[in-house]
Amino acid sequence: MKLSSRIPFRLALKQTPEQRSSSIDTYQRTMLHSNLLRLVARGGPKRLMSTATKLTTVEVNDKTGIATLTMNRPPVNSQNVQLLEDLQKSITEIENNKSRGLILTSAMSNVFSAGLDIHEMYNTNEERLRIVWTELQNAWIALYGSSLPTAAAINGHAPAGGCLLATACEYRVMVPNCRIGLNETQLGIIAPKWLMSGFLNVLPKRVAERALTQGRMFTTQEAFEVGLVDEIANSKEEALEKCSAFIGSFAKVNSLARGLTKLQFRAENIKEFEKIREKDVANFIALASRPEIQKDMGIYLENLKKKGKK
Ligand SMILES: CCCCCCCCC/C=C/C(=O)SCCNC(=O)CCNC(=O)[C@H](O)C(C)(C)COP(=O)(O)OP(=O)(O)OC[C@H]1O[C@@H](n2cnc3c(N)ncnc32)[C@H](O)[C@@H]1OP(=O)(O)O
Repeated sequence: MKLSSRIPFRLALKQTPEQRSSSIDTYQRTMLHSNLLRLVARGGPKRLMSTATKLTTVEVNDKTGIATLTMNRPPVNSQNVQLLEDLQKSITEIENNKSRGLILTSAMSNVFSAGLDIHEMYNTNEERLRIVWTELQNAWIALYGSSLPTAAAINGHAPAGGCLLATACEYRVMVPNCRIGLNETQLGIIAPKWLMSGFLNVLPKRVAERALTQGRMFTTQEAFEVGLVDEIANSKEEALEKCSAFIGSFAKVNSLARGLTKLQFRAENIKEFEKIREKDVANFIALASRPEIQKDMGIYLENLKKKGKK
């Protein structure tokens, strides 16, 4: 839902029924009614924040104070530089606005995020690769290192970078019949250690090692059984509600103590990451520039396109 279609709705609510029926046509009334139902289902009106982003939106629930950060880059929320930068801006904005928590979700109906945009890594130059990888690092650390309570409402598939964002959060709720995982080895690439940290935070080491070496994509049910997701929800709305309930569970906890405790748990991973981040960019450029990796990426993209046309 875009800003433009929300604000008139909020203003329209202040009018009398007569004023409303004279000022809006039937189509608009139908839209407003479904918006109202959606708002009621999500537990109260939401305020869209004045974010200067193109590919993300931030809505704050006036009642709960929880911000929902929505990725909106059709068709699959693949992470290009713009989306990665917008994610960072939105996270900063949510932190500065003293929201009570952050829920990350997607505007797509069946994909949370398809991971890095492979087009950004294919047939490009070193400088672009540097920017792509640096922005992925920045987006990850902004989310992983946030002291706010964070949750992911995973309303679709979440491979690779999608799983990275979801596991950077503290809690995950996923809809049925989707897949999540770090499939890098299936693409012939090696996920660096920082990229595995969230995964390793939530899975027993043995399960994580096997999944990473296999490049395994878990179904929703399998992810729930191993603890990669915390709950299953039947719809995006239900997933958002469950994420809100998780964030609400901290209502009576001192937020400074909570945030610092969280960061103590993550400090070691963050410190390790800060030590190697420059080297990690160089490693990525070297790896992604290799002719055989470029060739594999080209084939992978072709196969994705062919699959889409079937
Ligand atoms: C030390 C340092 C070491 C460095 C080590 C390096 C580590 C690198 C870490 C890499 C991290 C990554 O995230 S790499 C990215 C990995 N991601 C993936 O493997 C996901 C691939 N995508 C999918 O599986 C599917 O698209 C899925 C997400 C399930 C959605 O399926 P759908 O049927 O709904 O949609 P599709 O028809 O497949 O896709 C719709 C269109 O989007 C495109 N598309 C899909 N995923 C895309 C993607 N990731 N990038 C670009 N484009 C993508 C398709 O080609 C289609 O294009 P058109 O046909 O033109 O419309």
